[in-house]
Amino acid sequence: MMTIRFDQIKGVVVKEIYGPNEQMVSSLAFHSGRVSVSSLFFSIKGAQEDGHHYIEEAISNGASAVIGENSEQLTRLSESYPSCTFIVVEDVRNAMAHMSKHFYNHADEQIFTVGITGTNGKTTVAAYVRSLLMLLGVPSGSIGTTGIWSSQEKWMYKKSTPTTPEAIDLHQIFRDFKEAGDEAAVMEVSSIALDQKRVEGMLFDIGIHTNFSEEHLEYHKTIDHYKASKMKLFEQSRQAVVNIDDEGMGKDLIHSYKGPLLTYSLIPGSEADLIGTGIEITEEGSMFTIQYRNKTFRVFTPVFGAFNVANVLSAIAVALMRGYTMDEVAAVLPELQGPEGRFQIIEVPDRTKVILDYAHTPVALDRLVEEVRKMKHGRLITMIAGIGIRDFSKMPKMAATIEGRADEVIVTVDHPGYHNPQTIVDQVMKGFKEPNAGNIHHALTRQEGVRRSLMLGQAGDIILLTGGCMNNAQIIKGEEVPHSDEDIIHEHYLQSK
Ligand SMILES: CC(=O)N[C@H]1[C@@H](OP(=O)(O)OP(=O)(O)OC[C@H]2O[C@@H](n3ccc(=O)[nH]c3=O)[C@H](O)[C@@H]2O)O[C@H](CO)[C@@H](O)[C@@H]1O[C@H](C)C(=O)N[C@@H](C)C(=O)N[C@H](CCC(=O)O)C(=O)O
Ligand SMILES: Nc1ncnc2c1ncn2[C@@H]1O[C@H](COP(=O)(O)OP(=O)(O)OP(=O)(O)O)[C@@H](O)[C@H]1O
Repeated sequence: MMTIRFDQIKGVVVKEIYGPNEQMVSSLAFHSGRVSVSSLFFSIKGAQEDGHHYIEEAISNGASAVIGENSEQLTRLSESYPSCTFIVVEDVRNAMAHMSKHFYNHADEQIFTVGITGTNGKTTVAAYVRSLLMLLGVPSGSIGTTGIWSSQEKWMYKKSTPTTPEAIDLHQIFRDFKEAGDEAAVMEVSSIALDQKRVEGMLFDIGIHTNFSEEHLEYHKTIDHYKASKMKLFEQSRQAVVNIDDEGMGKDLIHSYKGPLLTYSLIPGSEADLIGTGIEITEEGSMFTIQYRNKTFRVFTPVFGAFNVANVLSAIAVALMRGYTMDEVAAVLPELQGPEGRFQIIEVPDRTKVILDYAHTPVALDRLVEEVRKMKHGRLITMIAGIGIRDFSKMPKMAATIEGRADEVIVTVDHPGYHNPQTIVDQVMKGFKEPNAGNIHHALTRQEGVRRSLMLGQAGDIILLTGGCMNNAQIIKGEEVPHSDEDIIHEHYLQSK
């Protein structure tokens, strides 16, 4: 419970206020169904619904105050509910972010915050940064697609979004991290979250940019809007870590960013502060040389793929900015832990390897296949998926990216949403020059796709399963249907024993 004087909250610009100036507030909510006694309800005009239509439901569930943008509606309702406070603001999402920060006592300012943006690699970098900080002795939590992890364990939060939580949930998580004794919060910041002002009012200690390519056009509509949304993170970062090799946005950022900056690169002779070269892949991971301030360090870390070496460099930059030396970092790198489902290698019988990887853009798939082909293998069997809830234009590009680079290709569907799975498979198939080739197979569900891929595998093969699920589920007609690739894999190899 907290007493809130609505006209005195930093960052919340009140246009009009009706009813009592202050209220006891027990919780914050943006969904009428999550309102309880004395909640403050934010009515948001969304893509499907207008939250203003749910104000009366929120009040009947106990809301003591409502913040919204529709002055006419709020004025009218204030006459029927005189004990409730109605606050009109210019931008309700902006108000929600600032109010959440206030309600949770600015916990974000009491821990070290690292925000990561980029088309590919956010989840991976978040896991590497959390792991590296922990190995260096900083208890750290992380927030992103693989869930909420405190320094101790994965927390069972009800997620409001796939990747970056809504401001209310986010600030509660910072408060909970703080209470659990964590000193750092490492989080993925999606372009959609930036556009929807979920992190408004925050100042990150470090912002990281991994790379930029076409994605999320179903939301942003234009590539320029997508880019502008991502760039916003760096207006809210005290220091920045940027991939100088990224043609998409890295160069723009380096020119426009005014604060302290560390850049990283995989190109020998690059101008970057940290350069990773001489990558040698072993069965256990990658050995490579880091050049930093005219010194070289040969290091080992258990990650696979050149792009993951780049991701590790970004995590190292964070540790350096936090004051650790390269020698301290190099000493703990052999213990680094990555996220689940990203270049995750599962050893199965007969020297066969199954690799799970959440590559879901043509660029990610291209880099991934290039790296996997460098590993010792018999045949390469690759499953690709069209993601029903994302834009259809990238589906054929996934097919074009894999054609001719795997011995067998299985085309399947991830998260069909409200689409017919056959339409999604057909859309992916458009990208093959020879769609009728004998080594191209289809499966209308991910479950079936994984089974087909495993069945095609023989001793010594690599079976690469790309795409994947969020929250251990497939989104089908608005429902989250439980799904686990790993369960199917274990079942398959148990049965074939
Ligand atoms: C497409 C999109 O931007 N969706 C976001 C948007 O929902 P919306 O515009 O569809 O909302 P709506 O259904 O029209 O409802 C409008 C308002 O009425 C309220 N309402 C609605 C019904 C009701 O009974 N009572 C009620 O109060 C809703 O809570 C909402 O505040 O506004 C909601 C909050 O108000 C967000 O939670 C929601 O994110 C949904 C969960 C989502 O899936 N977002 C995805 C696209 C997303 O954010 N993805 C990114 C990137 C993922 C990646 O890494 O690739 C992420 O950060 O997760
Ligand atoms: N630096 C990188 N450059 C290119 N591809 C990458 C990079 N890092 C990871 N990938 C590829 O992209 C896939 C997705 O990685 P990751 O989950 O870390 O990205 P993400 O940005 O968090 O995506 P999402 O938020 O949608 O999960 C990986 O499985 C890998 O194939």
